[in-house]
Parts: sequence; structure tokens; C-alpha cells
Amino acid sequence: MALVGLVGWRGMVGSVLMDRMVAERDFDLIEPLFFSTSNAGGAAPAMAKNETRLQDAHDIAALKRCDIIITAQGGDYTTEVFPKLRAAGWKGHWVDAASTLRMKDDAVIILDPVNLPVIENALAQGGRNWVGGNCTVSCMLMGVGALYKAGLVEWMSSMTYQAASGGGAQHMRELLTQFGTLNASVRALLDDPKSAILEIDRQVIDTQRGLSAEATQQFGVPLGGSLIPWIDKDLGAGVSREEWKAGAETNKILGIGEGFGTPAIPVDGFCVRVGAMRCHSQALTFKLKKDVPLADVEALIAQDNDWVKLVPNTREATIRDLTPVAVTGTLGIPVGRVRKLAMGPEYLGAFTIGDQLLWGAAEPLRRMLRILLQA
Ligand SMILES: NC(=O)C1=CN([C@@H]2O[C@H](COP(=O)(O)OP(=O)(O)OC[C@H]3O[C@@H](n4cnc5c(N)ncnc54)[C@H](OP(=O)(O)O)[C@@H]3O)[C@@H](O)[C@H]2O)C=CC1
Ligand SMILES: N[C@@H](CC(=O)OP(=O)(O)O)C(=O)O
Repeated sequence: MALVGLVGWRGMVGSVLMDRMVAERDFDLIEPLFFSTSNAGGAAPAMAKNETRLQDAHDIAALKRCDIIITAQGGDYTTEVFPKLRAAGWKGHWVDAASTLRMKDDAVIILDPVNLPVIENALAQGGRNWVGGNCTVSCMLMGVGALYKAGLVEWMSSMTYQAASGGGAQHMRELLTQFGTLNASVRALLDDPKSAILEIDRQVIDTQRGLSAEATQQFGVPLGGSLIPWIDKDLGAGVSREEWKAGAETNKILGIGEGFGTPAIPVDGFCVRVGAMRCHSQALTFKLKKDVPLADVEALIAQDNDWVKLVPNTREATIRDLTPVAVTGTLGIPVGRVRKLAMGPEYLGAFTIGDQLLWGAAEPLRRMLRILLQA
């Protein structure tokens, strides 16, 4: 049985990964070795078999024992440990949720329902570094990857509505705390049906603007009742790192563009943080290479994989099935609002949502483990 090292298993992404591995009985197929950066020697979780103590996640010798290492510990950990481990001669498979290694030439961005051929090709050539994609990009491609696979996309613009969870657990807490503070500040007025809504609004904005540094520590500014149209670092030239990932990672996942000897498909837009909990939503505009009938586009999308769900472009279906509340905790990727846009018959609009902790983070890693176990 393959010895599989698990690092970051108790974090938010790691916990979702563990739940999925239990649900899919992945532990039946492996000997797990649990690591910790904070509690080496402590008790491993219940999924442990023979190795019941937590290993030190910085102990290169312990890591070297593993055939496969899956990490959701974060980018700093990868930056520190991965080069040391490879330098020590470790030849195992490294499966990582962090962005650190994603754009390296010897790393594949894994999203097998979309790019299994790219993964298999890299495996055949001795590839050993496998990195989950950016959550927004992975969820988008799970929904509309069919249009790319069919060679129909001239360019795409994505306008995102990204959940607090993308920042981490503390960001989710901060959002909810802010909602509570806002509600509390106007509770008496809300309880009075005769109170003036503009007075409530005035008090809410006063509260938002008066939030302390502590109450906005994670996002830097209020998110509850607001939004933040910038995610991740400033790359200069007016582009955020999250926006850059959309183009760079979409092309790399599909195996096109720089490094693959084919022209890249332009993908660009704005990434916006909103007050959702853990689902990323995206409004997409495509320029197709030709006028494809809407029914054909819908059929392509609906048949692409087992998780995509075409939502009829009606008000009733949209507000029922195409929301973060409907999608959270599921592997379903609804794609709706599919329609031709006023700019011309090659212009297509769509809206898609994904649970960014599942397809956006944990699930591609879990599925890569299965691929490696079968290889
Ligand atoms: N959040 C997201 O949406 C996404 C995250 N990722 C990647 O995954 C990485 C991990 O993200 P995320 O899971 O959100 O990070 P977390 O902060 O939830 O967990 C990271 C580590 O923090 C340590 N930790 C310290 N205190 C606690 C606690 N109270 N509960 C749980 N863990 C604790 C754990 O390490 P230990 O057990 O060793 O102490 C844990 O593995 C990110 O850095 C990123 O690279 C990728 C895609 C999406
Ligand atoms: N940046 C994403 C979350 C994330 O972890 O992305 P990446 O894996 O590309 O760093 C967000 O904030 O929603």
C-alpha cells in the first residue's frame, strides 16, 4: 500500500479534503501518515492505521518515507519544505493546494475532469509535482470547460463574486461578526415597523465606517454589507494577482499558450470579494469563434462532466438553483443565465457557481491521489 503523507489535514481546506476522502473510502487504499507543524508526537486522527502519532511536518527524513505527499498547509510551508525535500533526493509525488508551484514548468495544474490528457501526458513523462488550481478558475472550468475543449472560445471575460472563505477561516468569522455588529446597531429600529428605512441605512453606514481595526483585521475594510473589488496582491499595471491567475491558469490547465506552443486564449476581468460564505460565483462573457446555436451550446455544457448542471434561463430556476446557498457543500457546478448577448450572435453570457472548498480546493487533490494510485 502506498504510504501517503497528509500535511494541513486539520485546516479548513484539509478538513474538507479529509471528509471527502472518508466519504469516497480513499483511506481503504492507502497507509496514511499524518503530519503537523504544531503538534508533532500528538495523536493522529481516527483515519490513521499503523502510524498513530503525528509526524513533524518539517522533518525531511519523515517526509522522505512517503510515496505521495498531499499538502493543504499553505504556500509558506511549500516554499520552505518542498525545495529541501527534492534536494534531499525525494522522488515521490507532491500534491499541493497552494499556488506556490502552480506556474512552474515541472508542475501540472490538476483538474482531471477538464485536463486528464494533460495530467496523463505529464505522468508518462515522469511528472511528480501536481498542484490544485486557483479556486475561481477551477470552478469556472468545471462549468464551462466544454466550450474551451470544443475550440469555440476566442476570448472570455469573467466578473467574479468571491466568497469570504477564499481568504481563510478567520475571514469567514470576520464577515459574520460584522453582519452581527451591523444588525445589532439597528435592532431596535428594525423591530419597529414604523421606523424610517433611511434612518436605519444611516446608522448602518455609520457603523460600517466606524468599525475598528480589529473588526476589519482580515479584509482591511468592511465586507459585511459591502464588497471589495480587489483580491490578492497588486501586480502593478492595475491588475490584481487573482485577475492574472484567470488567464495564466486557464491556459495552463487546458495545455495551451506559452510553454505549449499554441496561442493563449485571452481571459480577463475583475475579481470581487462579496459577503458570501464559501461559494465563488462568476458572470462570464464569451466571444465565440463562430455563431453556435444556443441549444448546441447548452448541450455541450450539460454533457461535459458528471457535476455540471445546466440551469434553465428562467427566473424561477435561477433564483432556486443558481445561488451560493443552493450550491454550498455540494460538488454540483450549476451553469445558468446562458444566452446570446446584445453585442452579436458570437457573444455568449453565462453565470456559474462552485463551492470553492470542494472543486476549488480539496476535490482535485483527492482525485489526483486516485489517479496516482491507479498509475
Ligand atoms: N482557503 C481557501 O479557499 C483555499 C486555500 N488554498 C490553499 O490551502 C492552504 C490552506 O488554507 P486553509 O485550509 O484555509 O488554512 P487554515 O489556516 O485553515 O489551515 C492551515 C493550517 O493552520 C494550522 N492551524 C493552526 N490553528 C488551527 C486551527 N485552530 N484549526 C485548524 N488548523 C489550524 C494547521 O496546521 P497544523 O495542524 O500543522 O498546526 C492547518 O493545517 C492555503 O494557504 C492555500 O495555499 C487553496 C485553495 C483555496
Ligand atoms: N485567492 C482565492 C483563494 C485561494 O487560495 O487562491 P489561490 O489558491 O490561487 O491562492 C480567494 O481569495 O478567493
